[in-house]
Amino acid sequence: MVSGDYVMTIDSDDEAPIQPTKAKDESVQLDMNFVFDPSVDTLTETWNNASDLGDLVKTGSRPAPISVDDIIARRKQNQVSKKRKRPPAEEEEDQLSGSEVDSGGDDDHDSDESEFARFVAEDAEDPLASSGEEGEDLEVIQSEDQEDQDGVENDEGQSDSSEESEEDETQVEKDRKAAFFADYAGPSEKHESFLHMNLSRPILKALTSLGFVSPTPIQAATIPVALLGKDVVGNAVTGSGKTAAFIIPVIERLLYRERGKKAAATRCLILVPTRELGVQCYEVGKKLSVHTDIRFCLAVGGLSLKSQEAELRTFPDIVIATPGRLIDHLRNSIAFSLDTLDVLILDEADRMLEDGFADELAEIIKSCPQSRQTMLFSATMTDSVDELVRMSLDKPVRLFVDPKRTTARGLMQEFVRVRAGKEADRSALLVSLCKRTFKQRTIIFFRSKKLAHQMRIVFGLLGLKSDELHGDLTQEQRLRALQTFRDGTVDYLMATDLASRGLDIKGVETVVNFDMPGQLAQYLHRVGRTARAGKKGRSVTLVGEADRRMLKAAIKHSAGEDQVRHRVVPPDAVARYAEKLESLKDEIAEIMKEEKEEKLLRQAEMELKRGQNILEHGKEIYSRPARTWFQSEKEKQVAQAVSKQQYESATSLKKSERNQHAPETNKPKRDKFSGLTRRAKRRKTAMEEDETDQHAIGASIRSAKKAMRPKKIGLPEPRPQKMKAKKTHGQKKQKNAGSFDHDLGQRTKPEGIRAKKGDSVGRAGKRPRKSR
Ligand SMILES: Nc1ncnc2c1ncn2[C@@H]1O[C@H](COP(=O)(O)OP(=O)(O)OP(=O)(O)O)[C@@H](O)[C@H]1O
Repeated sequence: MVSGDYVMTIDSDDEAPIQPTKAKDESVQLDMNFVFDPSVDTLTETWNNASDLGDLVKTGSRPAPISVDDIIARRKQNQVSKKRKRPPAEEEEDQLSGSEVDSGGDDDHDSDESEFARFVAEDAEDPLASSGEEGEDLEVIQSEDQEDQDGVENDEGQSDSSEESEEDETQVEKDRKAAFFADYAGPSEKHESFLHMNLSRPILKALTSLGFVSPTPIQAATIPVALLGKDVVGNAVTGSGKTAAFIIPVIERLLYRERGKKAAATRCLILVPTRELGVQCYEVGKKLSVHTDIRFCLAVGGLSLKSQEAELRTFPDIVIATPGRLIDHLRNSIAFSLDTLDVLILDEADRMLEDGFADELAEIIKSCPQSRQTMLFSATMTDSVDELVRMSLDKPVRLFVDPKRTTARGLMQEFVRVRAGKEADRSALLVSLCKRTFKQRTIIFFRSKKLAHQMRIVFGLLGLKSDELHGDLTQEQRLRALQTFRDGTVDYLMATDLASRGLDIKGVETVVNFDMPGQLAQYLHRVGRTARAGKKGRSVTLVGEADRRMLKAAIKHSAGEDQVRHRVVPPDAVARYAEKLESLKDEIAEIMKEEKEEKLLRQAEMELKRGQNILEHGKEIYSRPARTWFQSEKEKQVAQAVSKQQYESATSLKKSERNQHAPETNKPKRDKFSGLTRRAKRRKTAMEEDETDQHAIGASIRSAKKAMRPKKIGLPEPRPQKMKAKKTHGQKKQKNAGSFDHDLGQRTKPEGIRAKKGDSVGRAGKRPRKSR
């Protein structure tokens, strides 16, 4: 179903408001019985209480953050006091907007639908080629459409949101996958209410207070299988409730764990790619387990190491972590290990691989007991995830909900064409869109942190309330930005792909892509920040000549034929804003300069403080054991660059297309490890490490941890007469058995009243892994 043929053109003056979703809107088929209460925002409270996280936030290790708004306000104040005759930015802009509204709709430039259709349909392989064979190209697209429709019969759950369509998968590949995945037909009954899912009362109570009445399709599919202890690979569109899909069964199973001080152990690890996602997952978990005694620990980067270490020493039941921080704890927190783990969850696994965490993931998986249950979730699955699945899961059940659909049903995708030679107008286009049409609850994605920051300054000068979210900020700033956007203090969030995954912010009306991302998966995650949980939302993407192939792919993956629009911004409005931006250039440069100077000053102050500290407390500081690192900063960068390169070459467009308007270079720098295989690189890194004293430190930490290892619950009583006999497969299984096995046999004190306990909650059929 490509293409421009059904792409309706709308003028940017047309507000085309998105209708609020009716409770039983038939077009929204996320869940037939889905009752969504918009007044319940599961996370608002969290973010409103973000100060609760305050004591977890690292302080003092970085200079105090600088606020661009303060600089802008200060400058405005100075300008006023100098009595310069400049009208306030906001007023001036309002005048501009006013004149535009009058002139809106008179666009004669690109208003022709068929022109955009041709733009979409032109040769995707060489988007810049001026083809005179449009008719032919259109035909090719139509035949792809046909294939698409024919492909619906393939409901084996085979889905790949990478750019290569699933239809290209060979029969051999399908057979290979079929052999790898468990032959599981799915639950015999269809669950339309949580009440019929065999869940304990404390969970049902929590679900009710969250306003969750019916499970979403991915929840209905996952919960029964996860309760059986089976490994799961779950895939469903963004905003479809994957977090609760894996947290609910874990909580249910943990209700039957052994209690008591001696039995305290960390039994579940949830790995997430970003800190913000960790915070969010932590809050969802806490809310769902509010009526239980299950304890969570959030171990993500950017938050205080010390308080995390202290918490980990108490063996929380569930640890939610980012890979880097977890490895840090595994290496340096003496009491912490993964030896007692029963469930490992990998959320947004493809993003972790893309970010260069493959080595960390391998290390973490190696540290987990083989008998664990593993669940892997993502809205997009790539080949590298397949590799991870093979490495870490044991005959997993593939739960792919609605595999042919990759965007939410309530999402309206709009595209704004940036014509050849008009790339310089992108900023003016964005400002026009925001000034004229998208005035609130809008996330704007940029390829680079620098661009996001610059645009925040521009918006500040134009009187548009915005904040920014990217990796150049402190964790405190990142959390605050999310909070100000959530509570509506600001209307725009300037973000990089850091925010593209998993973030669940209620009421996001619009997602704007300042530039088209290089990979379809990235695009799908970005636009998935709106139209969540059955609601409606809109995405607006600026597409240049080089983005045509991605544009086609995005259209192809849309939820429905009438869900794509071509938006036209009147050129005179763009021209006026371009002029305005040009006049602000010097001021923007001055603000950035001021900001840089302030940063340097604060850094110098920090250094001074650090020096004083060392002078005063040097003896104590140097007597502390040195922390060891899994990878040095440099090695981390190499790994990230290599992963990114591999990810992009596996999933993406031609390099020339990708780099079209990427201001920063993504090019990995050549270094001593370039060209080596990952295994060779790891070996070399390890050898280098061995040359240092760290080896001895590592060994002593490991032996200390071993000595302190809590007795693994679930071990059967020793039976001496059988111990002498030769080890059988069955015995090995018992040795490797997890905590829950024991509990399942001895559910003497179940928590809450269970309607039907039966044998569905357990680890039936779970075998120890031979190799991963
Ligand atoms: N059964 C349910 N009933 C009503 N709302 C639900 C239900 N399950 C989840 N939600 C809501 O749906 C929203 C999206 O959930 P969640 O963030 O888990 O989606 P996701 O599939 O993980 O999205 P992404 O792929 O973007 O990470 C949340 O606001 C959550 O509160």
